[in-house]
Amino acid sequence: MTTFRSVFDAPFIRTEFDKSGINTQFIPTIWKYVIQNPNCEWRDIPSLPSAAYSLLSSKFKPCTSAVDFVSDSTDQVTTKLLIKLQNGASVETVIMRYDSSLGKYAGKPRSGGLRSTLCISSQVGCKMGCKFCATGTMGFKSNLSTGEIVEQLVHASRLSPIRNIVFMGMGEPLNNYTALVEAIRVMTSYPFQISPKKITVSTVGIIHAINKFHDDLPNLNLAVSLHAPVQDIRCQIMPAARAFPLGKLMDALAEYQKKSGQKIFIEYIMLDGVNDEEQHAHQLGKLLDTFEVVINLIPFNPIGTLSQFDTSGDDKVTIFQKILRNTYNIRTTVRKQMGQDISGACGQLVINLPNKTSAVVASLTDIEDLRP
Ligand SMILES: C[S@@+](CC[C@H](N)C(=O)[O-])C[C@H]1O[C@@H](n2cnc3c(N)ncnc32)[C@H](O)[C@@H]1O
Ligand code: SF4
Repeated sequence: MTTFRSVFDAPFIRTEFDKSGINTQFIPTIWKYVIQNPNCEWRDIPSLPSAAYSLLSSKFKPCTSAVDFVSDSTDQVTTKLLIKLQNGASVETVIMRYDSSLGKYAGKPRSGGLRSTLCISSQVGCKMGCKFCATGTMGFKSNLSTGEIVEQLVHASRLSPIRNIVFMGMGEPLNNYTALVEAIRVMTSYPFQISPKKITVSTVGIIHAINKFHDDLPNLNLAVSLHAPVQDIRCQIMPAARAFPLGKLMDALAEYQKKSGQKIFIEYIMLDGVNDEEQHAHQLGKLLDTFEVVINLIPFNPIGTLSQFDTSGDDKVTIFQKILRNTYNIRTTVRKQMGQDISGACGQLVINLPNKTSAVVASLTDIEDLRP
């Protein structure tokens, strides 16, 4: 069977056009046509040179992935798309609708000034093995290509106008760095033109990638899944912390902030009795004292019987937030939970779940190889 490349695989299509002597300026026009005409055939595109038509027909498909299943949350705010890739694997991508006329996340029927956020996947599975995350239990299956990352935006844009993008779906984006950078370059250029300021990449803390992140993707937002203020607890819940120790991660973040001048978003999952005591809030406040950050406290989303964790009670979350705000003067928000009823919330994305133990053990071995 012939394997086709996605027309959104930017470096590949540019190289192929160059090799065939075709003007690469046609590429954005082709993208625009594909976005507007989901079922198009290459011969439908007006004014396409015949050399471009031959090349596209032999090597490219308008989209290599297809939407397999769509589920809406009961409040209609969240929509989860199950997307089937050409190799038979699947990933999930989640739309969250924000109605600017109401100033809040709101469902489809009141869709006045919609500006939806899209939560994108970067890998099938993940090798980081975080113990609270459903995707982590899958182990690593494969990296998504640039085209497969961009196609999630193409599919979602047909259902809702996307203004914000967060790389908080399945996988560790900085562990698929080259494809990520190319995909973001496509998303921020014509015809997508998503503002880089509206794109956030969330990472477990891959230090060598953070070191070059600002040079490759200026003006983007960086979110770091910190989840613990000390190395011991971080290692307990996030095996990747062994390869990327907290001290070195903080040094990399300091350097990033110095270079970029941008604030950093810190994600902190609230796990009952693990990292949610008052002393942890004080440790976190001191750790971040010299940084400009926004802390987002994330209520733990249950992942069925797969996890040993419980969600922190509301009282504990409130005390934690107050300490960070009042004692350390750090802007601290609590993430609104969305899409739980369709398993579309943070960390709930999982496909073809294998035996939990073997997946996590496999990922631990991989993490050892991640050190730069
Ligand atoms: C699924 S990850 C993907 C991005 C990247 N791999 C990371 O860890 O930052 C996005 C966010 O979801 C959080 N998360 C994972 N499992 C969760 C769960 N069960 N409940 C709430 N948040 C979770 C992660 O810690 C991270 O902050
Ligand atoms: S939280 Fe992020 S890094 Fe950790 S296993 Fe899940 S997707 Fe991977």
